[in-house]
Amino acid sequence: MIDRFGRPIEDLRVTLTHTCNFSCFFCHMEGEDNAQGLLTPQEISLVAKVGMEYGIKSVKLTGGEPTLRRDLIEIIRELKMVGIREISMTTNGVLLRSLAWKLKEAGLDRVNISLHSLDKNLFKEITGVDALDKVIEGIKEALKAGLRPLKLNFVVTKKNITQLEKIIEFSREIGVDELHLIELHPVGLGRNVFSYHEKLESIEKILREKAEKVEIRNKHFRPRYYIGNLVIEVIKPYANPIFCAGCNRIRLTVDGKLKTCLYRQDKEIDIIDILRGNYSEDKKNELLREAYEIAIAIREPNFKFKVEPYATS
Ligand SMILES: Nc1nc2c(ncn2[C@@H]2O[C@H](COP(=O)(O)OP(=O)(O)OP(=O)(O)O)[C@@H](O)[C@H]2O)c(=O)[nH]1
Ligand code: SF4
Ligand code: SF4
Repeated sequence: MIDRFGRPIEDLRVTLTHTCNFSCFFCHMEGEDNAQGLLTPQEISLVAKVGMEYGIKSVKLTGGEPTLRRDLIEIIRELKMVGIREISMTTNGVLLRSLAWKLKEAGLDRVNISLHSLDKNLFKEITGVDALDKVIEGIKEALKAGLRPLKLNFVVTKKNITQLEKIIEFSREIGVDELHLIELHPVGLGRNVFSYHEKLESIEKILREKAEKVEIRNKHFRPRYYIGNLVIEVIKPYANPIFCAGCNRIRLTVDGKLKTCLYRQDKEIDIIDILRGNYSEDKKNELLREAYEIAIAIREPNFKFKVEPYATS
């Protein structure tokens, strides 16, 4: 089912927790309020299952740090059981060394792991934790466990731009599949984070020159540069009408709201009373369908192309 702007919903992005063992200075917490309360694995999978009737094929687990959920394995199993085609997770990677194989066994298909520096001190400055070695071990274990394509997330800022070449080299050496270069965006932060903003245009120009092949992805129309055995994807999520035109995702917040856009707290449908209400299974499904239909009806690109009016004289 498509929205008023011709955009299908295909991907459900689920915030599993707001807790994290890192404290990255640019964390956007998926644009959510500091909410309390967690959905159960069964509630999450029910929302995903009804979403499949509207086009949901894949689920992205995110947070906070999703690996801090003790019931993560059960969440993944439940999602697999209702028939979600692809389950992926975005993580800081610090617990992956011990979890990677169990997650794969449960049905997790792939992971995106944040790695914003290969310099120990800078890593600590960015994330608040001295955990570079553990994250690297986590990345290697995830590769061995087959959580692929494995993607590294590098948020480009004035603090870590000097690390970019090293990260590209590292990605090649250990055989990660993709490197995502993400532009900093000013979401949900009270601090003056945007002063670290770094434009990606000059990096993209170099990638364009070096790439053997360039592809535009359906999701957010993100460009992908093929260089040797590595794919480098450039993610410019802020003030980018092209990105929003290709937005195929809907979000489920930590406290049970269907959130239609990362930036919009006014375009959320609270479904917690449906999930927790004393309804029959049929009634619950019917109410969830209504909620999806409203969400799709109110969904709109946050950044749109401006259309100039015709001159009249
Ligand atoms: N504005 C905006 N930014 C997004 C959205 N989805 C992802 N991003 C940005 O993209 C970054 C990377 O997100 P990930 O969770 O690693 O990856 P993904 O977007 O699910 O992409 P794949 O795993 O490659 O399918 C996030 O930290 C955000 O900065 C979105 O719907 N809107
Ligand atoms: S690891 Fe992710 S969720 Fe945790 S603080 Fe950093 S950006 Fe936020
Ligand atoms: S509409 Fe744009 S800003 Fe909103 S979630 Fe989609 S891509 Fe992100």
